[in-house]
Amino acid sequence: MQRTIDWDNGEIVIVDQCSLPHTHRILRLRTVEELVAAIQRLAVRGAPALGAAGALGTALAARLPDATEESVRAAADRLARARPTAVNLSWGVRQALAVLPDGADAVLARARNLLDADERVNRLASGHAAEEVLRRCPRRPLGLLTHCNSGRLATVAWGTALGVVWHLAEAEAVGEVLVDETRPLLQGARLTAWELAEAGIAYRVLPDGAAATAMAQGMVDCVLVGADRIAANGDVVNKVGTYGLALAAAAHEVPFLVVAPTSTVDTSLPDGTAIEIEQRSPEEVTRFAGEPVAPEGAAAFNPAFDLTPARLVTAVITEHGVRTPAPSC
Ligand SMILES: CSC[C@@H](O)[C@@H](O)C(=O)COP(=O)(O)O
Repeated sequence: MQRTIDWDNGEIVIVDQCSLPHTHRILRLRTVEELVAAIQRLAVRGAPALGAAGALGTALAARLPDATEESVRAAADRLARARPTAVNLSWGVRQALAVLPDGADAVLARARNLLDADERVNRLASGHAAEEVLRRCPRRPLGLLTHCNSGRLATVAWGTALGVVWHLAEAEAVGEVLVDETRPLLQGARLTAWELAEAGIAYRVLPDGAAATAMAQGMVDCVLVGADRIAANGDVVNKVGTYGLALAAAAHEVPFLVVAPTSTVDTSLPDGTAIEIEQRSPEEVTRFAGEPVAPEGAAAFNPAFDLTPARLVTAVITEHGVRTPAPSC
């Protein structure tokens, strides 16, 4: 399976997620500045993939011929702050920095180990989640609903919540996947739909606002989402719109499952209220595909993520298994 992010010949190689689904382009990133820019324009995105980016970027800085401890730590700091919400980014940076005293080769080796572990851990977590779906949802075939993109593009390989769909499809249990388009940057319509089409799994894209209606009409057996940060009490921060989905799922008694590696769990936070929510440019909302759709000068509220309280989460599922309603990993 091709990796979304990898190391090749002294460079970081990523699938350019800004150009999908129309063009499958590979980008080679040679400096930390190029990587930070790629993270900020979401060419590489999704919490686990950001963890890998943090570790590989630290290796890039450590391998510069004139690298000093100070220069590597400064680059690592710029990387960790490139996006504030997904805890995996600073976690990946920290993992790599921990072996800096052992030299640049050790930093790269640590980063590469982290990439190998990502696929293993996400396959495990999504496998546990697939068993949970089969246990909780008796109807066959299953109608599943997901938000944003939590597939292989959001990870090094395989995926988290969308990884559950891969397992369930292998068990021939999937009827269709409803894919929230995921306004405003359309990670669902552009990326999740592309992954499902590639895998040959039936799907339909729906406006985010139609998800509650899909539940009311009995089309959804289970909601599956990933996470950018999970607090110790099980509060979940994920792509904006997740909170509304959780409210609708609770109202319709549809299981709402969150699937993530433990690197997404931030045990330093007792609950989610202190998690910094990235605010993005108003133009992402007031324009569509670059064209203005709101009156000139319109203001916008554009948080990239929202907070779903633990009470609305049926289970958080990691590589260690199912925690209901919340982890304290
Ligand atoms: C396994 S991905 C989990 C989350 O990172 C994902 O759902 C999400 O919200 C990504 O947001 P993005 O802004 O596209 O990086």
